[in-house]
Amino acid sequence: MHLYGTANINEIGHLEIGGVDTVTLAKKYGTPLYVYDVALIRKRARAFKKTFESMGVKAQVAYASKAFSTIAMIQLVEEEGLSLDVVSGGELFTAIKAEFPSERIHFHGNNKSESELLMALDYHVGCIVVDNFHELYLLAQLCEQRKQEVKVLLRVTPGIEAHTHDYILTGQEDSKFGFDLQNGQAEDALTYAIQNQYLDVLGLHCHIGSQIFETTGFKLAAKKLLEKLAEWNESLLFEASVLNLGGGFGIRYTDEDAPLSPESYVVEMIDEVRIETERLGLALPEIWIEPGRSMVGDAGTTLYSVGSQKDVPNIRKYLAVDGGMTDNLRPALYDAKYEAILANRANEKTTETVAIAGKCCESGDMLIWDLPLPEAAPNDILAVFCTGAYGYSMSNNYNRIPRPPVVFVENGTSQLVVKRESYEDLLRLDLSYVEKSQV
Ligand SMILES: Cc1ncc(COP(=O)(O)O)c(C=O)c1O
Ligand SMILES: N[C@@H](CCCC[NH3+])C(=O)O
Repeated sequence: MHLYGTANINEIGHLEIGGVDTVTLAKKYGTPLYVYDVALIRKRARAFKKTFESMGVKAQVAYASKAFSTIAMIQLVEEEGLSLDVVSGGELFTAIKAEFPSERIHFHGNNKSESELLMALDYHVGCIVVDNFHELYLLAQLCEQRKQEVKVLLRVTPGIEAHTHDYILTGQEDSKFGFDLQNGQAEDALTYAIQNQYLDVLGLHCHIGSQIFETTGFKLAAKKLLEKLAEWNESLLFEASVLNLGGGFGIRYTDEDAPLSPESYVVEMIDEVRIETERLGLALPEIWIEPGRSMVGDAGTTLYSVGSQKDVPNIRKYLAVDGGMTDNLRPALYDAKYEAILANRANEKTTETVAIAGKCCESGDMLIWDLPLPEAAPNDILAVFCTGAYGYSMSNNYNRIPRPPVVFVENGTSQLVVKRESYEDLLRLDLSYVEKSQV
């Protein structure tokens, strides 16, 4: 059994996180329940920041809030002094409501609407990461109308195939994101942007994908971007003050995953940028990164109650829990693998291998296909590890299932930071079609 962060098994054989018994949490808040180990999130944030500091490199570590965006999480990011990557009006609105300092917000997105851009300009975000020509011209026009300057990065696709699931690859040439670096699009965009008096171009951005275990792709991307910057330094007299290398650092979900420590990704990136800038005669730019998964992934655990079982002799035994693809879409979407234990019987020997099914009306609603467990009974508490990134943030209401609440645990106390959705909440946007309805 692999335990993460502050997790341990207490003297009564229960899983404890942040010094709090998870069985008590399940009783207090109900199940399903997302539990976040705050100390582990702080540890990750500090490790990223400290690595840049100790290597004497100016940097911004922007938490990619798509991984898990709530008011409390954004307040925690602010407490730790990170920057924030938002990718939609909704994530920006959450940041605004959490009173996150606007100058440390970076606004992403491959199809930002006019109203989203206006919202970013109204709020004076620190930087807009411009993705395509439509956005570039629209932003220039809006800034011109408002006589407002804005700092921008140009997102480029470096043409790199990182080793990860096809659906979460983003740096390859055939991608919906960014200006192509090879075919001249990026150069055209830069030429336009640096001539516009309202666009202050800080530099380039790239993101090669997610759940990546090697540093080769990041280093290759850095090299490609810096080589182009050296070219543009000559031809366009452009000097980048920022190089944003995105996020994507992999984490351990199961034994099959062998990630590096978050710090080592950063160290190798910095080394590469130093080597290449020296070789090309460029000034060392600020290095920005955008970790999402590696900030919160293994800090999140989902607690479920075991319900029905179905034994298919000689094939498999299904154990159903009170959540599923509504609170964790990743197994259905990416065939993602997870580990889990019975939180109330954590010291017991595993005696059988079962399949963990969700409660949705969908055969693909499976959380884990082969999980060794002690023989489980109804109301046992199943703890699925590493659900902190893209769990809550991709949750949905399929089958009109309400979203679970979120609790933060730290130093022996728990705090509810997102309430459980109620059936009433589910209907809050519904309007009646017939007269005299009770809706
Ligand atoms: C532009 C950008 N930055 C950062 C991230 C965060 O990635 P991860 O959660 O893998 O660190 C993503 C998602 O892949 C992204 O698209
Ligand atoms: N949502 C994906 C990652 C996408 C990252 C954002 N570009 C996941 O759960 O792995």
